[in-house]
Amino acid sequence: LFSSQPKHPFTVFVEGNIGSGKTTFLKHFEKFNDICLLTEPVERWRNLNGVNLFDLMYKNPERFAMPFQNYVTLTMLKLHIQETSKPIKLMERSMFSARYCFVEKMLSNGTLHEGMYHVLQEWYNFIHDHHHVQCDLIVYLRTSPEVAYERIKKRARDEESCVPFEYIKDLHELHENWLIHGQFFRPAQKLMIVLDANLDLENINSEYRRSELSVLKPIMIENTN
Ligand SMILES: Cc1cc2cn([C@H]3C[C@H](O)[C@@H](CO)O3)c(=O)nc2[nH]1
Repeated sequence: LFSSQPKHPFTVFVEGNIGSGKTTFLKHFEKFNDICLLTEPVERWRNLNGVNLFDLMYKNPERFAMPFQNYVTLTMLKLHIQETSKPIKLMERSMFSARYCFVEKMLSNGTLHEGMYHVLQEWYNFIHDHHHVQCDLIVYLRTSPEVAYERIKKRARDEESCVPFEYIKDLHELHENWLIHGQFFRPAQKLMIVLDANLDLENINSEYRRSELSVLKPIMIENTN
């Protein structure tokens, strides 16, 4: 009856468009050993028993957007429920960006049939009703679509080679609707910090340090008392 509730760590999601600099941002936090750092499981999406669902999703979206987003949801849920003894869990993206950005985009551009979309929504609702997904802070790496697109071109991931600028622009709008305009849920301001991720590496350190104040808050309080 009195099962000891697993202590949820202070959980932070780093959200942002493709090319917004999430991986670089997360690298900045590798030096803190009080943080359980969980990057996006792209390598799992690239190799599911030898199948690259990530590549197939971009190459043949009508057929593979659904299995890809289905698998993304499973892999993200596993990270959400992954326990840690560390006081802070820092995740790259979340089930929320899957639901409110990528899946919405794929429905609107017709690569997800409405039947597929509703199956995914049923999963999201079931997970929401049956499993507590801890979210204490969202760090939104806010970019312009142009800057994000330039970075994608420079990074040149094979699977993203055919992604058009329009796609990045639409994903930007979806992130803005979700996080800035509160279309799906209104993250109370205390719950989110917005960084100017257009800044290049030479100038972004002040933004990183500003985010440290919020990300590391739980351990800073402990150390001060
Ligand atoms: C949660 C979530 C992450 C995520 C990433 N992606 C794509 C965007 C990028 O091209 C790549 C890595 O973020 O995967 C997607 O299509 N759907 C997603 N859903």
